[in-house]
Amino acid sequence: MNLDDIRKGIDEIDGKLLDLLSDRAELVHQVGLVKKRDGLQIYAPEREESLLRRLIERNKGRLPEKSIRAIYREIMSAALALEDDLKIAYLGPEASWTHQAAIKKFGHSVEYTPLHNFAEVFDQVARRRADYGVVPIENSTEGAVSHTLDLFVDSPLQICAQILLRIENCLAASIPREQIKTLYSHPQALAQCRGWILKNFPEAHLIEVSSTTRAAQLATEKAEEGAAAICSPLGAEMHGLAVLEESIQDRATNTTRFLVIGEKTCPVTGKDRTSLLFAIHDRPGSLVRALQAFDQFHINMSKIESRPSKRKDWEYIFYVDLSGHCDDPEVRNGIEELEKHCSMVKLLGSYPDVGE
Ligand SMILES: O=C(O)C(=O)C[C@]1(C(=O)O)C=C[C@@H](O)C=C1
Repeated sequence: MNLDDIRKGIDEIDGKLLDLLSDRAELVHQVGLVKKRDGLQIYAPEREESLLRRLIERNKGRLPEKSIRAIYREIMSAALALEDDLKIAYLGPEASWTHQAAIKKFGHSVEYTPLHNFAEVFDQVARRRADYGVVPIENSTEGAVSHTLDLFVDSPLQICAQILLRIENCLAASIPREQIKTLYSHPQALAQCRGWILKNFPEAHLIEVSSTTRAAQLATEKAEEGAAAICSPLGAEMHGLAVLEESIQDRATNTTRFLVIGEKTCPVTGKDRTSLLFAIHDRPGSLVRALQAFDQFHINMSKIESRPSKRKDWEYIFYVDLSGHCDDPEVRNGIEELEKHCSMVKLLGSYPDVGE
């Protein structure tokens, strides 16, 4: 077959695909009407996950899993926009890693609102000015994002999904490498690249700013003073900077976990994770007894963080992640047992335990 013939074949398939996508959009429109009538959530992470898992299992063609996920991410993004004008609030500015995580989850067809801080994201979702919010919760190199943990204590919002995003910081500037005197970046990105900075720019003046995108902007504005940024390749592109070195973080597998917060949590998918907060009585053995509740019901605890309660000095709140869904009998029993040993237990939600 020559090129023209092959392309004719592709045109024919594209025509059929578009007709099928239009038929799908018709059904999606009906789903939207039913959901609005019954007061159901438009975004259904459990349905998205089961649909993706089924398609990946069925796939016998040449397309890798990554491509299937990307294609369907955009098909379902178009569906979300058709069903409702879905608004996603995220910790901005544009092109930040949180923005990129939000796009990874919700695609390009929905509306995004960049906000200035974590509290604003929680607040806008709680006031229903945005349908969902996206915030970082932890980084595999630098650990917990304590602002996010603290905001859950008083928030009525629930976690409905998680997003894992590989973070690859770059050195970006509009000046040659030898002229760099100052490095701008977000404190987390500076910490992730600490070893690289010490080796490559031991004399540089390090300046912490509110985001890596802001760092890219400053590298453009202050180029004559020898400024460069440690930022995302997208942030560099947005501000017309050249990428002088890619992937400069100290660990190759530097990943950040983000959470999607909304009014409701997610139903069972069969491979879930549950997050909760608890506070213990100030007595010997309280923490051990609280944690034994998980052991007793064979629940795997994948994470624990402690944070000051902010109500009383030297009183702590523990943030825990468990394998399983809060509607699974063993997790439910484990939480009931935990409650016996705690002064407060707050369930933050259960959501699909998806990887990168
Ligand atoms: O099945 C639904 O609940 C839909 O809204 C449809 C659909 C889809 O395109 O398949 C779209 C968005 C949801 O998050 C999940 C699935």
